Amino acid sequence: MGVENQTNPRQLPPHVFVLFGATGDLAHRKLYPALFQLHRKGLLPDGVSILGTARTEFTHDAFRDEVHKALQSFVKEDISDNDWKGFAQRIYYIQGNVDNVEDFKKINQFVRELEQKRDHGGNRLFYLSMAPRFFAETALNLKASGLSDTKGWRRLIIEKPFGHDYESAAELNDQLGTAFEEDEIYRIDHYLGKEMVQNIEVIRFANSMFQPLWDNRSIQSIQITSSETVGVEERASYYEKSGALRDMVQNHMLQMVMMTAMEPPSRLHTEAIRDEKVKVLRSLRRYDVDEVKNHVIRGQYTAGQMNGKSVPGYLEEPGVAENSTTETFVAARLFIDNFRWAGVPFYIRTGKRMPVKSTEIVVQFRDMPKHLYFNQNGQLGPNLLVIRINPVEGMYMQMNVKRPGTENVVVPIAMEFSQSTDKSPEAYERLLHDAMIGDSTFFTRWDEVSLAWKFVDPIAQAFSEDKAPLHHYASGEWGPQASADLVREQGGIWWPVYGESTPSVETVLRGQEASTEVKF
Ligand SMILES: NC(=O)C1=CN([C@@H]2O[C@H](COP(=O)(O)OP(=O)(O)OC[C@H]3O[C@@H](n4cnc5c(N)ncnc54)[C@H](OP(=O)(O)O)[C@@H]3O)[C@@H](O)[C@H]2O)C=CC1
Ligand SMILES: O=C1O[C@H](COP(=O)(O)O)[C@@H](O)[C@H](O)[C@H]1O
Repeated sequence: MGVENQTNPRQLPPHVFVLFGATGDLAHRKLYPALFQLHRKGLLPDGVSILGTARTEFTHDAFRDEVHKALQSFVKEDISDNDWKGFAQRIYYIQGNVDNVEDFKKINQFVRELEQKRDHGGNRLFYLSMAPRFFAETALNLKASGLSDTKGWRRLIIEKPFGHDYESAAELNDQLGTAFEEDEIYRIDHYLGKEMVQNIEVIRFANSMFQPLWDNRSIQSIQITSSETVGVEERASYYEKSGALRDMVQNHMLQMVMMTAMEPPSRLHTEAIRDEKVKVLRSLRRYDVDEVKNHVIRGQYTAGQMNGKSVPGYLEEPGVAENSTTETFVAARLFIDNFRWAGVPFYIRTGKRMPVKSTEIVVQFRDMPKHLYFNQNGQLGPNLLVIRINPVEGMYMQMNVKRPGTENVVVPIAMEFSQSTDKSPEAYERLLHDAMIGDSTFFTRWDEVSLAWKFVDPIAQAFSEDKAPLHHYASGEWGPQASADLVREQGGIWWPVYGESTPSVETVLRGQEASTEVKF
């Protein structure tokens, strides 16, 4: 907190940041590193204090030591003494149980004392980083104790999952609504904090060449993959109830669909953008329980090999029920029934224990009306626009050109742009920053969440009533065969994602020409 910081015009507004669940995993791995980066970049003025709370007893100093250890484990760069000392001066801890309104009063008293010592502008930002069963109770106790009565602004950041289905989400929303207004509630979807997810809109709306192409006249299909190599790890108690459908599809995958399919907003205004996103969900075709099996594939990983190492199947993981039918993989074919997208399949797939960790969006353009040119296999690959979200950030356009020195042999080349991920702030850093300045563009509005549940609920019902078969796939594979078949029904394939080396497609469409990439 040097003089230099106090004069930084980009500084965030002063406030007390109250973190519920301060001893938890998310706080250690993501939130302290994100807060620290905001501090290190000089974005936090002196009037930002961080107050952690949970049931575990800590003195302020013992808690600061905990945070320091978390930073040492999870911040990529070296932490200088100076940066740490400045950051530590912001940190406090008060023990409390969210069941107990008296503990909230204790926290309120402490916050008031802090506010007397430093100018926090009377602003309070509450972050609920705890199990969802505590969300409603915490919000209600914030109100009952007076902790959420502020002289300045107050905001509530709430972690996922937001409900288990539409009904529970609506109930939670009503409960939160008794203590906070909709514009004070910041529902986190960390995919919206990713650099390249935010870039989708810029790529689409700042490049005139895409504008006339972005519809069913020019686009054949869109594929969105988010694959992970990890299994369920230590999270079975949560994952058994959620599965990949609720864990990834209801939120992150649908958010990427919305960003890809939305109409341009009239202006770059939070609600204008969210309005356009929500319209996509309104046009998203909902499947009846009996239709689900035709468009949605679920899978569960079995034992297999990952990077040459044997790994157990889902049923052997700690905490998983003996005959669990929880899906660890979902692929689906979606349709957005509006003028722009009528007839264009949006394929999504997400799963654990897949060969590589990768998140990508592939826009496949329509075939030429007639083929005049062919590659050496007598084919002509389509043009693709690939937006790479993770682990590399960038995009490439796949085009066809004549192979130099041949008469008319066509080869695919990739015009590629990639950026250093080191320069991109982590999703949580960006989202905390936005919540602090009061920009909720990249947080989810209630109507988005509710429509996403209404789409997911019949699928979840079909799964629980066994109306869609549970396929199995060996760890290290790209999900069950049924996923490939789903895309093949319309003559397609899953395009290979970054890091994948499947000779079949790479050879046909990128092959040796990968070295012909045009950098720009
Ligand atoms: N961890 C992750 O990678 C991710 C987590 N999330 C979401 O973030 C939230 C937090 O997850 P995570 O950090 O993993 O959870 P943890 O179980 O690790 O942490 C839960 C926190 O809540 C506190 N807590 C539990 N019961 C009470 C209580 N009665 N009163 C006060 N504090 C209590 C715990 O501390 P104590 O025991 O000291 O009270 C702990 O600090 C969840 O909503 C999760 O879904 C979302 C994406 C990823
Ligand atoms: O929200 C979640 O996301 C992660 C994947 O996030 P990523 O940023 O690493 O792609 C997933 O592992 C987890 O199960 C889910 O809860």
